Amino acid sequence: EEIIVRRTANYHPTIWDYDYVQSLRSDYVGETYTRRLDKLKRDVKPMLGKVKKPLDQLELIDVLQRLGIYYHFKDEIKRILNSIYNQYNRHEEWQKDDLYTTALEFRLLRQHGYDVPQDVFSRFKDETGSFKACLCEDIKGLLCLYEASYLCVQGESTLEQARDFAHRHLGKGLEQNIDQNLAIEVKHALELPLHWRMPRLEARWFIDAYEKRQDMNPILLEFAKLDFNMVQATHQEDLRHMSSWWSSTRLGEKLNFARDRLMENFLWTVGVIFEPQYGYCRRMSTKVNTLITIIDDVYDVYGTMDELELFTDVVDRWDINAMDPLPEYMKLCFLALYNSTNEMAYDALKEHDLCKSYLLEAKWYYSGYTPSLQEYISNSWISISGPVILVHAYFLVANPITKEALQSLKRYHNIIRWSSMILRLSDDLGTSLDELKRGDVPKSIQCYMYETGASEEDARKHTSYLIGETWKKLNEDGAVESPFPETFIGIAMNLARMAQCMYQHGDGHGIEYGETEDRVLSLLVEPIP
Ligand SMILES: CC1(C)[C@@H]2CC[C@@]1(C)[C@@H](OP(=O)([O-])OP(=O)([O-])[O-])C2
Ligand SMILES: [Mg+2]
Ligand SMILES: [Mg+2]
Ligand SMILES: [Mg+2]
Repeated sequence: EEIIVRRTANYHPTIWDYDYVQSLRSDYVGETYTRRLDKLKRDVKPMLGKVKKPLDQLELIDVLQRLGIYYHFKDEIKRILNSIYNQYNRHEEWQKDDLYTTALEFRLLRQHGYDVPQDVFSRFKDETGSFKACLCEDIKGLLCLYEASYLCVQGESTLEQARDFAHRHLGKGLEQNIDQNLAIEVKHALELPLHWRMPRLEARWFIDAYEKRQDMNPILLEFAKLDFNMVQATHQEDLRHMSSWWSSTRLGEKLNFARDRLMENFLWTVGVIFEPQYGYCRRMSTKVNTLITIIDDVYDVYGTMDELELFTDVVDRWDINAMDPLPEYMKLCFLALYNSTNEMAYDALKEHDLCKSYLLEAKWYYSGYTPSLQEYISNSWISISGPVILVHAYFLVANPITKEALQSLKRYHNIIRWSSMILRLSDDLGTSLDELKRGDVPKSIQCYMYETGASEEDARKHTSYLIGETWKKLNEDGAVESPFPETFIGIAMNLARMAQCMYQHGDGHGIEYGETEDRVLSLLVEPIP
């Protein structure tokens, strides 16, 4: 009888026990709050009609977005940005040489898919082609330029120059005694630019930052706090549902080699799409994430090569009767996958050959092969499960699910690819240390080191650089001019943002305490006082 030695990842048991999750309740449900919210919404809406100066319009839109309440006013915001864009090529008096205004307008228009040129910043350069030294005093303008520079696409050297210039002088600005609130916002931006931040976490942070601003509008603040708390109540309901489902599968206790991370798998979905009306998408996506997490650990931690070949074949054949030769733990996994995946989702799974990409990694691991970075990435943008997550999300928000929807999904192949690559590279930065300790396929950092002889530190820097480069491609393909896919493009960008959030301080998915615990408490447990 051959002795099977299995790896272990020593994932800690979940810190969010079932009874605690089921006990989560919010006061912010029911008529009283709905009526109050509608009243505040009626107070805020005319503000959008009343502001006439473009700069005031832009600032109001920026505040509504950062407070997380823009989704109540999408049409009004679109109308305003459209009119600003139509005037764009006439150098109106109001925008001529103010860096802050020019950068704010550029960022908001680009963010909403308008193709405004980077040359608009040329007027802030001197005759040598460098940004004017006097701009170093304008911290507010530099901060806005820094945020705007992350909307760049490939080959926009002025925006790359702007990012470096602003980054350097904002860092220096922090050493001077600038306004305390501005210093907090500068630090926040230098930690992670707005364009890369997970929207819900940014809203939670900005509500506190906005409250400290002199020009804070109390109606907006109250609306933002109430909306945040009511949305949190909706998320708690989604979470309780999925916690019951997960408990009923009993996979967490039976497959104790795998990550039991229902809370984090739900948090991913809040990062991808937070609006209240997408509860079904969050619930189904939580199922997808949870099953992927388990199956990923079957391939990465527990399965022997023979078992993995068997499992991959059974998934490929998708036939309950082919299950017999599988070891017990794999039968459990296949049944859970089979029962929770209807034919539409199965297409997504099969179409992207997720299990085949897992199997290839297992082959590389068991044979001790280190692929080139390119070879690794060509498989691992799929094995990170980004395509499966995004294709499911697409069907869960695209109404109705039609053959055309399936066809039109092909149009977003690049969006899915770039978002999945950012997910993969961020995941490798956060998880590869522990993965390699317990034994796993060489990740992007190790492949790059092996291929180029670079140090681990340089390989990590290169991986971060590739994330920035991939964002430029995502910005470019995400700015396609068509109304419908806005929700889906937002989902794809938010998956990339959620990855950078989850792995910002290490393996935020596998290790639940620390930053992830704080984020769960602030987004899903504690209402804003
Ligand atoms: C949801 C996910 C992004 C997907 C399943 C769990 C993850 C957090 C990640 O887990 P990980 O083991 O780091 O993936 P990989 O490195 O084995 O591809 C892969
Ligand atoms: Mg894996
Ligand atoms: Mg893994
Ligand atoms: Mg990983």
